[in-house]
Amino acid sequence: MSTSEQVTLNYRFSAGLETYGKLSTDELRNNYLVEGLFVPGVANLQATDLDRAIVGGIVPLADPIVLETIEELRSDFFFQRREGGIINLGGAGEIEVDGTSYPIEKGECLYIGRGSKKATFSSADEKSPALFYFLSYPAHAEYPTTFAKKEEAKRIDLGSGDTCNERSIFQFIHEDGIKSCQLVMGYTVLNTGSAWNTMPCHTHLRRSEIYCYFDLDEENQVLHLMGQPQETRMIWMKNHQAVLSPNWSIHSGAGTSAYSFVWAMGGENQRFDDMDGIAIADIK
Ligand SMILES: O=C[C@H](O)[C@@H](O)CC(=O)C(=O)O
Ligand SMILES: [Zn+2]
Repeated sequence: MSTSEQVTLNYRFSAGLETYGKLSTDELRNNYLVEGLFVPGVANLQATDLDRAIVGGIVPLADPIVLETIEELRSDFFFQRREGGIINLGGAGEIEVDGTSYPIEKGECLYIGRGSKKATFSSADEKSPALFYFLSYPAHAEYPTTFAKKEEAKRIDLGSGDTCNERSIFQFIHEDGIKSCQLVMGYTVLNTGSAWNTMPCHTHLRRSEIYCYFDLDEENQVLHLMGQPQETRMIWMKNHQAVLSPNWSIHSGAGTSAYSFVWAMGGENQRFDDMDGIAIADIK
């Protein structure tokens, strides 16, 4: 764990294929669930061994938060060898990258390219602060820092009411959208009356993935499924919690009400449809 005044970084290492199925509920949660992501006044970063992702919550109050680099990264500045994606899940805010300001409201996205020297995060109103959900992966090339509104995302409507999985996917950082090295990022909104995300489910050996559920009230939870398709485990998840999905794991869930979730991936390719689908009848 490393701390500057405003930025904390915690390293976490997830159990692998041989172990996950033998873990207790608490052990499973400690390995894959990210709780307490959004901490008022700080950039709370969690580094994982899954494709070297850094997942974080950045919640500026009265003072802006500068995303300084962290000792463990051994870099001169945070984005020296990394790229990042941000989706705001809270009140209106602003991100300044090397002198350019990007106002960013709930549901909007900013990509920050490798080589960006200074990123500063602020909230318009500290009483309803921005909740910047942040994902970063190593990057080998520079792509321009780019902002996108929800209307600019590629929308894919999936599922049906009959199978309780009617939902809309909004793709922001992807092959046909905002360009990046390996980060692919967007969010999915469940229609009222539907519960299941990513069902039929899939794995993708070429990428690991992280989900962060949002727009879920205090009384409800999402029953998130992980594991190999024939050896699944469950994690009950609350609003604003994230969950790590290794490349061998499914990632799917059913909510006790409608909800949304940010999905983000890193790995060796970016083709969204490059998934190994699993027939519902084969899941155990
Ligand atoms: O690899 C792709 C990801 O798992 C998600 O984009 C799937 C998803 O949002 C959904 O089906 O609802
Ligand atoms: Zn996936």
